[in-house]
Amino acid sequence: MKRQDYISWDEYFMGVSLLAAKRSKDPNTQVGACIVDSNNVILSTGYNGFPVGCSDDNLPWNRTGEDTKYPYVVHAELNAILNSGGKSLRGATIYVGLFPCNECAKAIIQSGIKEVVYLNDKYANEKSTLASKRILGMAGIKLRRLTPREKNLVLNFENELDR
Ligand SMILES: O=c1[nH]c(=O)n([C@H]2C[C@H](O)[C@@H](COP(=O)(O)O)O2)cc1CO
Ligand SMILES: [Zn+2]
Repeated sequence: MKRQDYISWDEYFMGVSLLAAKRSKDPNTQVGACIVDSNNVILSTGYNGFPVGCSDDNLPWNRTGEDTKYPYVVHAELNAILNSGGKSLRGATIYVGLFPCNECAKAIIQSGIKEVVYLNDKYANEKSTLASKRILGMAGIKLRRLTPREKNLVLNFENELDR
């Protein structure tokens, strides 16, 4: 009989997005994204970080004050779209830890992505999130908040070692 405790597609792709987020250097919010086609093939991934060639050590990670991260950081969703290397994203689904902002929503719509699956909506009351929901709704993009069956998905490297 086949294994019964395998993970669902939703858990797999959101898991990949959460794993990508582990690469983020942002001390406050780590976001990951995973773009998948209608055949459940991963097309691209991304996480929030500074542009290529712009050192994590020479730009600020501050949220407030004179010099903040906000003008410099590339959002996870945009990075995933840009990382897709020219592949068509028409009809694809994007899995993201955090609900996309309005700037990412514009890129999502223009790239032809048709569904956004997310976990966290902690900035639901921000103008950027309200604007995002407005245009995503107008563009007919499906929005789905994932309620995972399992709270934890553990990756155990040690179990894979030959001993
Ligand atoms: O959709 C998003 N995708 C995304 O990658 N981000 C990134 C930008 C910042 O690095 C971080 C948000 O930082 P903070 O929560 O400290 O304001 O998350 C932020 C949003 C906003 O919703
Ligand atoms: Zn964004």
